[in-house]
Amino acid sequence: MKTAVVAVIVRAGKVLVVQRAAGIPAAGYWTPPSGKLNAKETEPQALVREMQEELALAVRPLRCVWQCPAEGAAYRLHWWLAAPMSSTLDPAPAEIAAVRWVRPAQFARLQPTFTAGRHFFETILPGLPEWRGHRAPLGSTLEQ
Ligand SMILES: Nc1nc2c([nH]c(=O)n2[C@@H]2O[C@H](COP(=O)(O)OP(=O)(O)OP(=O)(O)O)[C@@H](O)[C@H]2O)c(=O)[nH]1
Repeated sequence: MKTAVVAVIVRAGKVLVVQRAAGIPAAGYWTPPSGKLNAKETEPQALVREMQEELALAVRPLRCVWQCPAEGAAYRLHWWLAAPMSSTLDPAPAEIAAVRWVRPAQFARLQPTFTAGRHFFETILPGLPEWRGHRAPLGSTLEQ
């Protein structure tokens, strides 16, 4: 089955989410940014490329923290923690309508969202040691 990577990018206790642009599948949905692997590409390579293409954001992939099927099950989603390496974003309008840095409780209020995204913020993220350490700002922890 094909794989798409989802980037969990944390800064100062908040996670970067994007709203998918009009004209692409699942338009309007809020989710951490994602992208499909090209042929022969590794997951970290795809993560770096997609964040550059969609957000002009340099990231350092850290580790895969969760896997789940996409809705419709054509893809498997591999969720990766990634450290932001640049401080600015420049979203590609063809793919991204809006960006926001959110805490889990704020993500829960965004609509529409995918089942996988809600599960990630409610159940997976709070259990990650990197996230539990976020009382010291998580961004700085991840960037060390
Ligand atoms: N980002 C994201 N995508 C999800 C979630 N759940 C889910 O079923 N999907 C689906 O999984 C697929 C993710 O692939 P993708 O992000 O590469 O899709 P895309 O259309 O942007 O493709 P591309 O950027 O590689 O061209 C999409 O079809 C999306 O609808 C989720 O929680 N987050």
